[in-house]
Amino acid sequence: MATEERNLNATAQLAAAVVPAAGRGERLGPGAPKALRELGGVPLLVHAVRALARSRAVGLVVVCAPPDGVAEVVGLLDSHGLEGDDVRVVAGGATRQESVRLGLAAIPADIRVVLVHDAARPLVPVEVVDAVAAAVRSGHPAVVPAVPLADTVKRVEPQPAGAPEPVLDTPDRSTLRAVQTPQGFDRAALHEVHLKALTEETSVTDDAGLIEHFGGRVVVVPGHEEAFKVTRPLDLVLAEAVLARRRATDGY
Ligand SMILES: Nc1ccn([C@@H]2O[C@H](COP(=O)(O)OP(=O)(O)OP(=O)(O)O)[C@@H](O)[C@H]2O)c(=O)n1
Ligand SMILES: C[C@](O)(CO)[C@H](O)COP(=O)(O)O
Repeated sequence: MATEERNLNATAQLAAAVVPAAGRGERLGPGAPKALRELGGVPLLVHAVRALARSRAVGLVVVCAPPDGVAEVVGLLDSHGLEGDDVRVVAGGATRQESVRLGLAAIPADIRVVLVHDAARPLVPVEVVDAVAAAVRSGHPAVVPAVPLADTVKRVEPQPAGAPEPVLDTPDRSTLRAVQTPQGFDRAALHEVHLKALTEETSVTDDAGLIEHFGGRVVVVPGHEEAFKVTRPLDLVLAEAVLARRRATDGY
């Protein structure tokens, strides 16, 4: 696992990354906003930005902070050596989609490739970041990393709390993937669909979903099991174990 640190370098030849980090983390339980919760003594957000900075394909990182926490996030990143023109902080919005749209607005016009990476995915291996960026550079306007599923999936008809849910169908698991981030885009394509979504009041759970909603094509590249999203308390336990293994084996 490459753990080499490098400085970011905001040039048009490199991709910019938007890091939505403005969520409350309600599923994680009471406490600070999720991106500011610590993993191995370091905020999730810092792990995520460092993961992006390890990629030679990424030059600029724009962090979408909790609207009332921009100054705190600036100070936090600065205290972890992530300061300067190549790491910018803007106020996020009420939804992940709005946060991404606000982050996009902070990217210089000459940058053509944009990655969008959840602060809640702190341990994404650099190989995944590189693969997503390379796939966009090769001509795919929208790219997602994803992993196969280990459970059978069933589509159900939601019922009131406590009532059993009728199963509607069971998709062939081999045709399903769990989608991760960073997701990669041609900047103009992503900008267009976010503007359309704002106008039409369309909201979906990931940026690639916006591309699909408006008729665009998305391709999948291999993700990684360590790029999982820290959503619930058990995810933080798993992340601590992954980090401990990396620190023991890679000097992470
Ligand atoms: N208004 C929001 C909501 C979410 N996010 C970010 O989007 C990513 C994925 O969202 P999720 O895992 O759902 O985070 P939360 O919204 O914080 O979690 P919860 O739904 O449990 O509150 C996270 O990095 C989160 O900080 C964001 O930037 N702005
Ligand atoms: C963007 C994402 O991480 C792709 O799997 C996921 O959709 C985020 O969902 P959340 O409910 O906003 O965490």
